[in-house]
Amino acid sequence: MKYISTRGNYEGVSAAEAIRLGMVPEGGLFVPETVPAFSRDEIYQMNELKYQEIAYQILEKFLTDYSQEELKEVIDAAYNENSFVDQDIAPVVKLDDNLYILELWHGPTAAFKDMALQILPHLLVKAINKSDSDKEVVILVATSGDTGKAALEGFKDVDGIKIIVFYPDDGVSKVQEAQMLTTEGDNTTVVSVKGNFDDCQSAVKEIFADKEFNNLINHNNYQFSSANSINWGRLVPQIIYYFSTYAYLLRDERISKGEKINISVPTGNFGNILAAYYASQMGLAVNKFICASNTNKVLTDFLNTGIYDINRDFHKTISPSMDILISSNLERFLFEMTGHDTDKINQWYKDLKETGKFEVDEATRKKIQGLFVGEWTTEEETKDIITEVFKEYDYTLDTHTAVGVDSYQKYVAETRDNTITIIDSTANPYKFSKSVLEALEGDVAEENEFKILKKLNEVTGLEIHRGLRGLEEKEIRHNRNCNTTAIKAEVKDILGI
Ligand SMILES: N[C@@H](CCOP(=O)(O)O)C(=O)O
Repeated sequence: MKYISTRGNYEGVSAAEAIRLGMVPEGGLFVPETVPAFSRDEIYQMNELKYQEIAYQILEKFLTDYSQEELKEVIDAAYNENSFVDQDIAPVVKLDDNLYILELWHGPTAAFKDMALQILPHLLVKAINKSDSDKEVVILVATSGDTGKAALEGFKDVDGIKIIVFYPDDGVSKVQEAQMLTTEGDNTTVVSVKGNFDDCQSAVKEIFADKEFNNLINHNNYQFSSANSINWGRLVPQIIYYFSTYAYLLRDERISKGEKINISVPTGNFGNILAAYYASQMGLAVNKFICASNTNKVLTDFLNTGIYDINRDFHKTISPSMDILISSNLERFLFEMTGHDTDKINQWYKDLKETGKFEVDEATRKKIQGLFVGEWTTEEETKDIITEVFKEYDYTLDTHTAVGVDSYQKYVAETRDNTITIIDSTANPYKFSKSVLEALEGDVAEENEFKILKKLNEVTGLEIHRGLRGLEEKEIRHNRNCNTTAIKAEVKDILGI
């Protein structure tokens, strides 16, 4: 299996090489040349398999240059009882006959990012060993809160790798910030940036594409890679849980063989919903993908009009991990939707760079609209749905999952579609304690985030996630900050070059 560039500007590379490089050095993202598929029987038989066994079946189809032993080793190292509290790894909870919550936050950092970032470091180490490079890998991460901690946790103390995380100052929750700033590990650095997530992500992407800077760091025996979802190694493990969920629904006779499901995903960088789309290309029976946004609804508008336009205000919301206007994985999606038309992709991304917007052709728009719907949720609606679901089902949603549920409800109100739907629950509610508590109890005067966390526990009775317990006693180990224009200089300084 070869990986090619969405912009047609790079030779096909192996999976290991795509993972090691993180992003196409000339600009663009690595995508599989073809998407492998399962037979119907293979999919039905998954209902007898454990998460780890389903993981193997998916990874072996995409990561063809990893041996069977290597894949089994990385899967065992990632998906075990030390890393994931729930032995199902990604358990599914029934809210009502049509609605299921896919809990993706049982990993060490309480967000869905763990599902991929517990395995990516193992895949990357093997990729480095397969290459003839002896350079130390420097992982650059831009985060709006969740990827940062999950990547730090995954990569801390991994030999031959350094990790530098950039997050928007005042653009993540207090708990997310505390999680990142208390990270141990001699190879970890965390930097707060006076700007928003898009500033961080754009600066990191520019660094990847900066030939002169890459030559400089190569000369100093370093090479860059990425732990964001621009790295294919982040996306492929996210396909697994869509199959494990389908297997669960079949096993429990909630659906019949071949029955289609809907998938509602709260998303900002479009990675998690794109993984669901790839699962459908592999044979998973999906009716509709519901793309759920907060007030940064650039994706909703795109799905409704075919126009992607980032010339708009950037809102800081109570679902901060989705505060994103430049959605990285849309590029991969458009590549698939246009039948790999790299000319179109190049034109649209040139337009985006020059004017902040692009418009897809009618055929592409119609194709997208046949599969995807875009819905969005206001701040008030986010809080309302948290209250509603708590009252009706005694289930506590985090602010992002709340957007997923609200978007689903809007979609059902518009269409009366009663297809069984799974909502991706992307984070544990305690990561956003203040907002969740305010949704349930009204304004919270208490300033101390850790007292708020305990109060939320009293109100909901939900066990505090083990990755968040005792956070207030941990030492703050990182205190770097910089302006958006100084990110490159910061990287140089950290690496001492
Ligand atoms: N929501 C993300 C933003 C980065 O997304 P990624 O999937 O590309 O890593 C975050 O929490 O950092």
